Amino acid sequence: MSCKVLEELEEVIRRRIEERNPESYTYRLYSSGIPHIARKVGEEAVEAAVAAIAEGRERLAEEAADLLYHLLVLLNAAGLSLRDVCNVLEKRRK
Ligand SMILES: N=c1c2ncn([C@@H]3O[C@H](COP(=O)(O)OP(=O)(O)OP(=O)(O)O)[C@@H](O)[C@H]3O)c2ncn1[C@@H]1O[C@H](COP(=O)(O)O)[C@@H](O)[C@H]1O
Repeated sequence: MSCKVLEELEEVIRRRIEERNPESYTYRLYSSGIPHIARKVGEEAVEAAVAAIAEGRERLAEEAADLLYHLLVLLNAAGLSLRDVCNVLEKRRK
């Protein structure tokens, strides 16, 4: 499985965190710690679920993008990468 834009986004996230630029939302989110980032992921997941039920496909795509971005920041903060997730998915493949 490969998704170029996700891999590129993961790289941008990694760079923003390395740069420690306080103007970067990514760096500020990362600095807030895993419990806060995890809460944001939960909120974005709920927003995506609500969009799926009541707001239409376009809103769902936007909320899913927010969710994926926040999930990538959470993975980074936890010392994991998209590759680790892909490895799990590959092992599960039937
Ligand atoms: N893909 C995203 C992305 N998706 C969502 N968001 C931000 O996530 C936030 C979510 O909005 P919310 O209303 O839930 O939260 P908020 O009130 O703004 O912020 P909180 O204080 O609640 O955390 C918004 O500020 C969005 O701008 C993102 N911010 C950054 N990126 C990517 O990350 C890259 C680096 O961004 P910077 O770190 O800002 O340079 C960018 O080039 C983009 O590619």
